[in-house]
Amino acid sequence: MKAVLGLEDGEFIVGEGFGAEGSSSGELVFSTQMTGYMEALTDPSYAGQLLMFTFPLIGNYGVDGQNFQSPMVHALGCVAREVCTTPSANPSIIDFFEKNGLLGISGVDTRKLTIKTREHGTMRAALIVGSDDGEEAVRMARAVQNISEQDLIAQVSCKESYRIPGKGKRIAVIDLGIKKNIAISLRRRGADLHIFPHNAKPSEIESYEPEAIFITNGPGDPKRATDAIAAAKHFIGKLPVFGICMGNQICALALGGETYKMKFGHRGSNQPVRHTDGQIYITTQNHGFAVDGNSLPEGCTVAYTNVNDGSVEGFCNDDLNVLCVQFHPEAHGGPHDTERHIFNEMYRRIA
Ligand SMILES: NC(=O)CC[C@H](N)C(=O)O
Repeated sequence: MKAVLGLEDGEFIVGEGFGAEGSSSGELVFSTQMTGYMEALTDPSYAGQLLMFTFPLIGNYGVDGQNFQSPMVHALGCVAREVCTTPSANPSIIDFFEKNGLLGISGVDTRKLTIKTREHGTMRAALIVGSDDGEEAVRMARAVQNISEQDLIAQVSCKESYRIPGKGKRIAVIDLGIKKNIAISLRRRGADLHIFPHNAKPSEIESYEPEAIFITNGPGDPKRATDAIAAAKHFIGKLPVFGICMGNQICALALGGETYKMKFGHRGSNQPVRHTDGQIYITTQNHGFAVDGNSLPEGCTVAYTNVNDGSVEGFCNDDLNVLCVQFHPEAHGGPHDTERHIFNEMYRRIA
């Protein structure tokens, strides 16, 4: 089956399609992870994005639902150098994509396209599976809204609140597109979780009598998460407030700080961060926006920085009891190096 990937700059790449016939358009991003392709594809933070893997062979160990970070694939499509036709376990990613109406393209020179993305910055792109009409793909890429103009959070946040009961601390989770392993890491500490939709009112959250607030990862521009920013503003100073990825960005915005769109972001499971104590951790990441460290108000400490580009990877405010990280301590996929101490510290901070 034919497929074509068109870019907003006019280039198009013809490859081989897998999955279903159809088309989608959004931002083309690359991830440097070598494994964990299903964890990434099912991460709701990839909504609105076509996910390109730099690792040249995707699908080696098939598709196992246990790895999913949400019930379905959220990335708009998968862009690969080669997809494995003889995986060590079934179903293959090809069969899974076909059965579930998902879009994929292989045979793409992902190395070249990644270098281009790094040089030009993230581009809008369109994938058409079942056609090699490059001009049409370019037209579609140019027609799609910039990610900062898209409302993606409402698409992936829960519609109704729900409980994951536990005997420990009561944590209200503001769901902007939660990854399953965030809930698992909190539950591992015994937490009693009440998951709220992205637009839950503070009064609704308060009726659960939470002992802490946790703001999750999520897709798109954090500035669009206006209800979550308002909720964070409401709770910071009253209760401990924690965040991961978009949660980190929301807390910064709630405190009066700024976020900005990065040139091409950090995605992968080999991203080095440095803690203020000098320790380096290898982390899983997936973000295209970042917190401007200089914009953070007094009382905030940038606790983690990215070793590659010096960007903010986490901050805390001990007076207000805020602790956030931009990377993913829950991993999945990726290294577990930070799981224990980050989630333990969050849990310890709850009175
Ligand atoms: N994983 C996330 O929460 C990502 C946050 C935001 N969508 C970004 O790209 O920066």
